[in-house]
Amino acid sequence: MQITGVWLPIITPFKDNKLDYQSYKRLIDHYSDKGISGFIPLGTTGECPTLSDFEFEDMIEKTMEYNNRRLPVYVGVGGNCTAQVIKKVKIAEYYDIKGILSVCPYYNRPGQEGIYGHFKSIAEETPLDIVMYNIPYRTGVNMENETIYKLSEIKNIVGLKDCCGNIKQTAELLMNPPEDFSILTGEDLLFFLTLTMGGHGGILSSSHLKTEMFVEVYNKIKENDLESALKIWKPLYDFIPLLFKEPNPAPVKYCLEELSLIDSDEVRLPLTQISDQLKEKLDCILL
Ligand SMILES: O=C(O)C1=N[C@H](C(=O)O)C[C@H](O)C1
Repeated sequence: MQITGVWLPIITPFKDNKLDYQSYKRLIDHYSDKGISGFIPLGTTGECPTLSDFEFEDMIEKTMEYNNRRLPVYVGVGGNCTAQVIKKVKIAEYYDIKGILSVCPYYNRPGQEGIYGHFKSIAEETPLDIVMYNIPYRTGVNMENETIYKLSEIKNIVGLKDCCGNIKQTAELLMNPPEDFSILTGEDLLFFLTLTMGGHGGILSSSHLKTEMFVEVYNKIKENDLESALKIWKPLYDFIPLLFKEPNPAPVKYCLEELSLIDSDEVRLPLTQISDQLKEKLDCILL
C-alpha cells in the first residue's frame, strides 16, 4: 500500500525542559481532523537528537495513547550505528505503529555499500515498514538513486523521504519510480513540484500551520485540478521560507505558542528560540 498525502512530523513540546504532555495531547487532537494522513513523531522536527532513551519511548507511548488509532503513525528511528538503531526499532516495535522513518547514517559518512547494508540489516530485523530519509545536507552522505532502487526491492522498505537537495536526482527518481514504493518530499518548498511529477506526498514541518491548505493542494493535484492547486499553493510558497529562516522547529514552535496550541515555544540546546526580527515577520502571517 502506498504512503500518500500530507504527513505531520509532529514537534515535541517542552515545558521547563520536560516533555509537555498536555500540549502534546492538544496538538494530536487538533491535527487529527485536519485531513493529514498520519503522524511522524521523533523526526528532526521532533528534536529527536535531544531526547533521552526514556523520553524516546515515552513519546511513542503518548502518541499512541492520545492518537487512539485515529491515524497511522511512523516513528523516527535513525542513527549512525546500525546495531543501536536495531535496538531502538525493537523498542518501537512494541507499540502498534505502522513503521519507522529512518535517516541515512550521519557523520561517519558510509559509502553506498554501507548505506545499503545499514538499511538492509534493519529491514531484516523488523516486520515494520521502513521509510528511508535521504538528507545529505544534514547527514554528509547522499544515498544515490541506484542504492534506492536496490533497497526498494526489499519487501518492508516501502518508501523514501527525499531531501536530496539535487532536483536532477529527485526528478530522475520520480520519472522512474521503483515499483510499490512511495516517494515523499521533506523539502517543504518542493511539495507542489514533487506531486506534479508523480510523488506521493510530503512530510512537512510547515504543515503544522495552515494544515488544511497543504491537504487541499494535495487533493486538488490528485484531482488533476492544477489551477486550483496552484492558487492555494502560492501563498504557502511565500510563507514556508519564513519557517526555515532559523533552525527548524523553533519558528514553528513560536507560531504554535502564539496560536495557543502549545504552552511554550521552548527548544532544547543546541537549538535556540527565534530572534525578535523573525517573530515580527511571523506575527504578520499569523494575523
Ligand atoms: O522532521 C522532519 O521529518 C522534517 N525535517 C526537515 C528538516 O528539519 O530539515 C523538514 C521537513 O519539513 C520535515
